[in-house]
Amino acid sequence: MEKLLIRDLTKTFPAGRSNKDRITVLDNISLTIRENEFVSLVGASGCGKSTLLSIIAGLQSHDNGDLKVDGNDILGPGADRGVVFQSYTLLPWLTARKNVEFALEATGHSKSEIGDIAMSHLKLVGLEPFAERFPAQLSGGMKQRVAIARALSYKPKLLLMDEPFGALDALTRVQMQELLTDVWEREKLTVIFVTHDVEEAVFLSDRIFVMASNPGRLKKIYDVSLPRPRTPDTPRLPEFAQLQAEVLGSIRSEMRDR
Ligand SMILES: Nc1ncnc2c1ncn2[C@@H]1O[C@H](COP(=O)(O)OP(=O)(O)OP(=O)(O)O)[C@@H](O)[C@H]1O
Repeated sequence: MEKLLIRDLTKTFPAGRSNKDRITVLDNISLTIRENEFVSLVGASGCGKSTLLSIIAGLQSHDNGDLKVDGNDILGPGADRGVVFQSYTLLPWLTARKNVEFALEATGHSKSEIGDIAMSHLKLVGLEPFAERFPAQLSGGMKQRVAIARALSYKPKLLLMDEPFGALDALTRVQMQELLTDVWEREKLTVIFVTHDVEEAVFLSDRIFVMASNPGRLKKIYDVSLPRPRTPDTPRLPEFAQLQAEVLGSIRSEMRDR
């Protein structure tokens, strides 16, 4: 079943002072993402990955085209979509638990239900023992786990992630990738994941969408047929290196053509 449908999406931004001069940053994008699929968006810097993600999140408007989640038009942000950014976006004056609870306040649950939901999601990301710590007392990986717990706590079925592990060291990053695939499988999520790291995209994804720039558009879609569950041995498979090289080649050829 399809989770997200995008048809002929176009987005422009003002190019100068006048609102008449506009630059097209996303040009005629059409794509379908299936339920429970893990899709990565890759492409050269400035090709429009973040803009596309934030339009799907309902945080930015678009000029033309249709976007539907579960058959419903995207008209703004909604609880059907969870968002995790590279910067941790936690409220520094609230503990990990309170950060998750705060996001649940508008959901209509009782106070004790909110407490239970927050703790169960902190547990899901392995942070139960750190629930009463403030963001400043947590490592980067822990902060990002709180952000993931918060995004998952209102049970979105579509998780939108913009370079979520970009600020983490290599080892923490690998641990977070494993945590994410685990949560994705358990919670039957659909994930759209923006990354600059092609190895990360190959490790995590069912499909990789390569975007081209000026204007931003879909260039090529790669199927990742590597076996699941992915393990620390997966990157050693010859197909892994081959696909990684192909995707990198596709991004680089576009950069050369610019
Ligand atoms: N608010 C804005 N006003 C004008 N132009 C913008 C605005 N936001 C983004 N752009 C332009 O839109 C294009 C796409 O930006 P976007 O951040 O989506 O790219 P990206 O692929 O996510 O880049 P990166 O990989 O560097 O994060 C860029 O040329 C950028 O300069």
